[in-house]
Amino acid sequence: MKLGKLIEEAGLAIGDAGPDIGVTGFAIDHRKVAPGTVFGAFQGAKFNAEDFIPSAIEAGAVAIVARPEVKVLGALHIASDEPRRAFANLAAQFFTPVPETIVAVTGTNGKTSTAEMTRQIWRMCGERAASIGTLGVTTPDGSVSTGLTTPDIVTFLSNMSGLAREGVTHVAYEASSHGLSQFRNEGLPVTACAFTNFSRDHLDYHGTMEEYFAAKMRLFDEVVDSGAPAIIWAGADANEWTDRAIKHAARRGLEVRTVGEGGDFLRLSAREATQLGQSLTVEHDGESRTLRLPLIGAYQAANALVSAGLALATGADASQVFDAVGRLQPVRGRLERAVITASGAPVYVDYAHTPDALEAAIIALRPHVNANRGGKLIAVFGAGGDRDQGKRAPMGGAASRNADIVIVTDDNPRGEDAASIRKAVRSGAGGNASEIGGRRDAIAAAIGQARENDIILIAGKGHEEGQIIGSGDDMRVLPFNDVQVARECAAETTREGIA
Ligand SMILES: CC(=O)N[C@H]1[C@@H](OP(=O)(O)OP(=O)(O)OC[C@H]2O[C@@H](n3ccc(=O)[nH]c3=O)[C@H](O)[C@@H]2O)O[C@H](CO)[C@@H](O)[C@@H]1O[C@H](C)C(=O)N[C@@H](C)C(=O)N[C@H](CCC(=O)O)C(=O)O
Ligand SMILES: Nc1ncnc2c1ncn2[C@@H]1O[C@H](COP(=O)(O)OP(=O)(O)OP(=O)(O)O)[C@@H](O)[C@H]1O
Ligand SMILES: N[C@H](CCC[C@H](N)C(=O)O)C(=O)O
Ligand SMILES: [Mg+2]
Repeated sequence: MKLGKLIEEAGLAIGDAGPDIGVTGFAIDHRKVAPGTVFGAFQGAKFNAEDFIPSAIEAGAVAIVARPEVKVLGALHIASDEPRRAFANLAAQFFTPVPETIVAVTGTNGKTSTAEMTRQIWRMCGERAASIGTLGVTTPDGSVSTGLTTPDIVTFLSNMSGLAREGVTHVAYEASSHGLSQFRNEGLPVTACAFTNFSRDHLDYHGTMEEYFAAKMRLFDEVVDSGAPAIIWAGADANEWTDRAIKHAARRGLEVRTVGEGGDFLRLSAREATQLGQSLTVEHDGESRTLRLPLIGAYQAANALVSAGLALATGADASQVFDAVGRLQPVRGRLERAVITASGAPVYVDYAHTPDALEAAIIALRPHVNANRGGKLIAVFGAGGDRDQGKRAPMGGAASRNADIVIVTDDNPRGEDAASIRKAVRSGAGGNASEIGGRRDAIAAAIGQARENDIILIAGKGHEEGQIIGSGDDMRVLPFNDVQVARECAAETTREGIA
């Protein structure tokens, strides 16, 4: 493919575009440059890739996308004040074709679940669908992990065109605030988008709630096609950020469709817990329907309905969509029942790692605790290191207020001292909280003390397969999966009981 044509198609004005230069690929890491590559040289949090431009050119880079003031000798300099954006738009012209229906989901909690449920609904409607997010890339044939929620822009775009080549026509992807602010998912036609909710997270990176919100709003302002439908959760838990998101989307001229108890597109008029899930009464297009969702918890109902909204907004048939909601499969690590202890207490694993999510997860389980018979809700969780420190005490508070027994333990300590993280979490917790450092020991203690009518919630790591300890060259990832550990601890408790 010729560079001149890519530059023209991307609408970049750069004078002499070197029309005859052949392009073989794109890279943002100089170690991945091969002859014919376009290299994006960005200033990052840890490295300034502008330092690697000479090495990239030596390795065969034919063009460098970088700030105007950067010196580029021996390759074409595609200068831009926003090199990440320019690079994304250029690369998007190279990685074609792409699936015809692409939707993006943002929000603080519920992105992975919503992207994954949208994929499931499309699939049950007969489409070849995939999702991209924290769980990796999930296709009709299986799932592959990418390591990050929103992969880097080159991986993202090449995955998209790879999926299209495999015949995938529908993709739902998760737009994290990091991904949005670093232009990691740009340049593609996005036919609809969704906003789940907004609350505290990632202030280590964004600094303030306003900045964090502004990063999310790039989805509405720049990523989604103009005039596209925006599905916004307007449920009982909606807050002032929901109103701001609705106004923001409307200002951009998007077709705002709200979903939830206060929704106009899909109105949730009743929700009742059933033995295996919940029954939802939903008004849509003048019709009232009762759906049986085979998943528990208000938050899962919210994600299922936002997903149904996305499927409807992209042309799926209403009866097929509502039928599919009744057949949704659980999302890995989201209120996943790992095991039932020997004493009869179910153990749930959930990815809650913000104060709001922790509260939502505990509230989801509360109706299933047999309080009449003295049942208690035992929550085991911690907070990740090298992430927003200000969310730790509020997480302790949310757990203490909503659970009966709280055991504060380690999550992924990363480069921080695990005991200090636990201390910060405990500073917000009340008298029902205690502390057990090792995550396996904490899980074992919860399982050991649980009685017949109790429920255990292990929160924070969900589907994760490892525990990250240390950072930089000292970083180690120890194999650790909450579901598996819970099963092992339950089996050990049973054996001890028999012995
Ligand atoms: C803070 C953050 O988001 N960092 C990500 C970002 O880093 P950065 O742009 O600051 O990059 P950097 O490491 O300083 O390097 C700058 C540039 O030099 C290049 N480089 C670097 C070294 C070298 O030898 N050669 C070279 O060319 C890099 O490719 C990069 O383009 O871009 C890198 C390349 O894509 C990512 O690996 C890195 O993710 C780090 C590891 C990370 O932990 N990110 C987390 C916080 C994250 O993004 N999480 C969200 C989830 C949030 C949620 O779900 O709510 C996500 O979307 O996954
Ligand atoms: N709609 C929701 N409202 C409140 N809490 C939710 C909602 N959906 C999910 N959660 C909570 O957040 C956790 C993570 O859910 P999910 O992985 O779908 O969110 P995410 O936005 O993708 O998270 P991340 O930011 O880590 O990528 C769940 O395990 C649950 O505890
Ligand atoms: N996407 C989130 C995941 C947090 C999961 C939790 N286990 C932790 O390590 O903090 C983040 O990178 O902040
Ligand atoms: Mg996610």
